[in-house]
Amino acid sequence: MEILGNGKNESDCDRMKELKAFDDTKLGVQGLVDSGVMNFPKMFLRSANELAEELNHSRSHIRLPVIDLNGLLTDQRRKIVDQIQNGVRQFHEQDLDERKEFYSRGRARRVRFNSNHDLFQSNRADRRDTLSVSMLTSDHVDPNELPTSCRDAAIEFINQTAKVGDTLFELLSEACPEPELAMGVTKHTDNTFLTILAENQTSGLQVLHESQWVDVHPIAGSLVVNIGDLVQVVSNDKFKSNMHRVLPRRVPRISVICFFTGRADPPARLDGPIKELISEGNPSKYRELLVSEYVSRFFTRGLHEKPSLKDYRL
Ligand SMILES: O=C(O)CCC(=O)C(=O)O
Ligand SMILES: [Fe+2]
Repeated sequence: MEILGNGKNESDCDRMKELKAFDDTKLGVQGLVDSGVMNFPKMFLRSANELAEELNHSRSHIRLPVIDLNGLLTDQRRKIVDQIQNGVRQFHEQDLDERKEFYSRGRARRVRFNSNHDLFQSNRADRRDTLSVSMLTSDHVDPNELPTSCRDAAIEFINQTAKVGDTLFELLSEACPEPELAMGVTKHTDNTFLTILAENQTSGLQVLHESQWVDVHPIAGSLVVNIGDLVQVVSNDKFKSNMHRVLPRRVPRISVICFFTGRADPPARLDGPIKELISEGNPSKYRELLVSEYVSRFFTRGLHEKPSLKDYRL
């Protein structure tokens, strides 16, 4: 392999060119699909090591816990989930100009579209595109900031999911006193308190359980809830954040996700686990942590090396 004068080798430079060309299209993975490519560029391919790791995890038939909400606002819930799924699909599949307009890697834009937030930091790009709405600096979203294709549906979804989140925090804090502290695709855990997602009928999401990847089977109109790292900290490991990943699929997977991290300003500080859970027999396992720092470290690293709770363990 030829080593170039700047310490980078030829394949590093080719890869950088490939990444840059992809980023410059501002159309994400869907843009590649639309262009009719038969073979995805090298930047998306899993390494031999990654593929070998796959063999170490046997597939499991364990079923995940499901709370059956049938009968509880069923029609309304299905409608809200269907509307946001359709809106997001339209944004990703039809609105070329809107996608370009919203394309941004900077975190300054509250509403932004991109593919792989860690494109230039990760070893390999994931096959996914993301439209995100950041609520870190304000609880209020101005509808005009949102793409027209999913504007109304997104407002409804955000409002309703916030209510589901509040209910879940209440349920968790029955086991975890001091509720005021309970604020809110490479394998990873979420750097949130809770994550709530509405997926379409395309499977692919898996959680790691006792070294086995367990499929999360999509259920129409349902919501998937992940416990995030921050609940693991405040609960002193009583609730563990779950390792998960998404396998690539031939048909598009649409996942509308609300990450509950709370507000970044003023900066929320977690003084480690909540006091009532700590005793001589069960000492604190974590030191204090600034939520905004934890969240922003996530954005400045590749997902494969996201900040880990290990950095905060006592
Ligand atoms: O596609 C999904 O449903 C999950 C994505 C995910 O885990 C994440 O964005 O944190
Ligand atoms: Fe996740």
